[in-house]
Amino acid sequence: MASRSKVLLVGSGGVGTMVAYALEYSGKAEVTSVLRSDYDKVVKDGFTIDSCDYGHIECFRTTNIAKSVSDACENHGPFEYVVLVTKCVPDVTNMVEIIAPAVTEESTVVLIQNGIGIETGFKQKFPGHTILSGVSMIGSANRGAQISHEVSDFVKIGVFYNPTLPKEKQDAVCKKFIDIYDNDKIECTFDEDVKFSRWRKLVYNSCINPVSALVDLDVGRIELFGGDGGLIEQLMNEILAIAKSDGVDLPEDVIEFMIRSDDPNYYKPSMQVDVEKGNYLEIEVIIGNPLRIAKKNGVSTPALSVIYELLKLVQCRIKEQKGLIVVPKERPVPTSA
Ligand SMILES: NC(=O)C1=CN([C@@H]2O[C@H](COP(=O)(O)OP(=O)(O)OC[C@H]3O[C@@H](n4cnc5c(N)ncnc54)[C@H](OP(=O)(O)O)[C@@H]3O)[C@@H](O)[C@H]2O)C=CC1
Ligand SMILES: CC(C)(CO)C(=O)C(=O)O
Repeated sequence: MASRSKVLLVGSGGVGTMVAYALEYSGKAEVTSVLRSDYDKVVKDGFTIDSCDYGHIECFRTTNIAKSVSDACENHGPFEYVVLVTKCVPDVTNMVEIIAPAVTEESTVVLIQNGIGIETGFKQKFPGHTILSGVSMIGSANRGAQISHEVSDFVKIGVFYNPTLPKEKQDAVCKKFIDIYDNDKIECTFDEDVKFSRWRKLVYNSCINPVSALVDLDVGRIELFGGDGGLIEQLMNEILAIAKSDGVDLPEDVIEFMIRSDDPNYYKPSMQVDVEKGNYLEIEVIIGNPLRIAKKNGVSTPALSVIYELLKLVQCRIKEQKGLIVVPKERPVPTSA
């Protein structure tokens, strides 16, 4: 049997744990997971997984578990693939620096995260490396090492092409990763057009995620309570317009596709789960970056701009709760002239 590829996974949440499961399921990878809040629970009992693709699984652990990237490198490296599946929150954490110790000459970096412009810092820090994109339509959440995976794993992996490397070499490492990930229960395919896929995915993430997070309602309730019409469609149309200004022509029917994509679940989008858990929100890569492109290209975004302002306030609330912002005891007020 060929030797297994060594994979480092940073971010074993709803999506990352299912990625790890698929990679180990194939028998073609030896996965080392870096765990933080779930470390003790997983060492003791493993993850419990309820998956629409794989069924009920008790006590799942990857081949190796580490407490930090440096611990992983010391004991289980070097890694062929460094796979990042954390939330992408550049206004709070610099994940480029966190994974850097694991990126050796032979490593490929894989970013399985939502958003636009997520690759910029990685391209700068790792100019000689291949960087892969993963756009996932899975629906999965982690609550204390209990994974509820409700929407089937359908993931597209492609390349954020590096012009200094041969295209064939980048495509080959991408296809090898797909071969390790894909199996009979899920669908993992080659993404010919990463830019298109990322804009297409934002038709959901920039529109439904923020509304569900702001009103704390799942997609089923938003629809039952009449919130699926005007506002969400307006947000989606604004994303279509920004994408078009950036050279990506999305078909109109993507709106209906995204609105119906979680049927028949009362699905909580990942940003609503973040609000529920008091976690930071992926505002900048999901809304901030599209809005900056809109501004540059002169696209009007009245609804998205309001949503962005509201979400930034929610993010500050979370930062205060986590101690990242300290509010002065006495409210600073403008002094009269
Ligand atoms: N959930 C979903 O259904 C979907 C999500 N996505 C995208 O996938 C990405 C991942 O989302 P999701 O799985 O929901 O995220 P989760 O919030 O469920 O999980 C993120 C995980 O990353 C861990 N983490 C964060 N920072 C570090 C670090 N420095 N070292 C080690 N672990 C770390 C967290 O650990 P800790 O508990 O310690 O904070 C947590 O376990 C996001 O970009 C999201 O938008 C895409 C499609 C669907
Ligand atoms: C579109 C969806 C719901 C699942 O792929 C998602 O990306 C999320 O929950 O953030």
